[in-house]
Amino acid sequence: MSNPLHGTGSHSSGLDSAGSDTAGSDSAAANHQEPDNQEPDNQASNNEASNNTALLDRLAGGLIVSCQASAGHPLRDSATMARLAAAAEAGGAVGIRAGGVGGVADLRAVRAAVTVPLIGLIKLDAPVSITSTLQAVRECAAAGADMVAIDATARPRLDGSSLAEQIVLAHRLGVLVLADVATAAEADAALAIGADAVATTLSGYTPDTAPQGRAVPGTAAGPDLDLVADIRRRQPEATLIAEGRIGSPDQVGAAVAAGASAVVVGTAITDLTAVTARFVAGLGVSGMSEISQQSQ
Ligand SMILES: CC(=O)N[C@H](C=O)[C@@H](O)[C@H](O)[C@H](O)COP(=O)(O)O
Repeated sequence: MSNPLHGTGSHSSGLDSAGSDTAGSDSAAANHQEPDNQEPDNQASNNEASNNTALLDRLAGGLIVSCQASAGHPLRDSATMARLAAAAEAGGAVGIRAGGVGGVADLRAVRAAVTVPLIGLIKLDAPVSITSTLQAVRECAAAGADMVAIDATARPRLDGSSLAEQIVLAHRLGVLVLADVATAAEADAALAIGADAVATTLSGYTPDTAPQGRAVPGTAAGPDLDLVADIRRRQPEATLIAEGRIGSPDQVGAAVAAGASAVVVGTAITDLTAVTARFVAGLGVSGMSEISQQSQ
């Protein structure tokens, strides 16, 4: 099934084809004041640690809904993403993942629409797409994300920065880091340099892990629960988020059973085009089975 709403497609930093959707992201970042790079005192450091723990606790055991739409999708505008997010919160989501190609405009709209923690990302026009520059980290923080999702695969980034530098910057800006990984080794590496949580987001979307070596959003069959279990075995204490191609409540439960601390679902909830296509496909299947039952 194609996945236009949550695809990795080609998009520029915080600017999708709608243009106005992300207007102002640069100025938002420019206006943002970064704190001095000083050692925090012990009290401040303790407060920060307990805030971080509180945020991770709010996500623990819950469902996080990804509200994103790619350029050209019928739902592609920031106000729509905000309504999807509010609807998801009303349904029991403990967090929202948003931004993507809608960038800062989506993040601001969603931030204003929900009270649950916001995991922000900005998709850049590059193979390493998810918040893979220092500027994108700044923009997510300035737009109100509580946690920033960052591509944590071992691939070069557009601005030449490292994941470690991005983590340091995010923490200076007061946001946690969710490392989006494709392998257990990447999860180990990201946690070792200070990522606050890891997600299996990129399994199936990197040259090493994609079927036939190609990253084609939405085309791999199902969630990579083996990866969830593998990371959990290696990282018993980590906040581990299962994400990617989770398509049913049963699969949510299976992800938790495999060791996930929380589960992200996007396409299966918020991509009405993909959801409709699944039901349309069901017409053919049930039609066939009814016909075959009648003929027996
Ligand atoms: C690979 C990539 O770029 N994933 C993106 C990350 O934010 C989104 O396109 C996904 O929709 C999201 O990860 C949720 O996954 P799913 O839509 O399969 O439930």
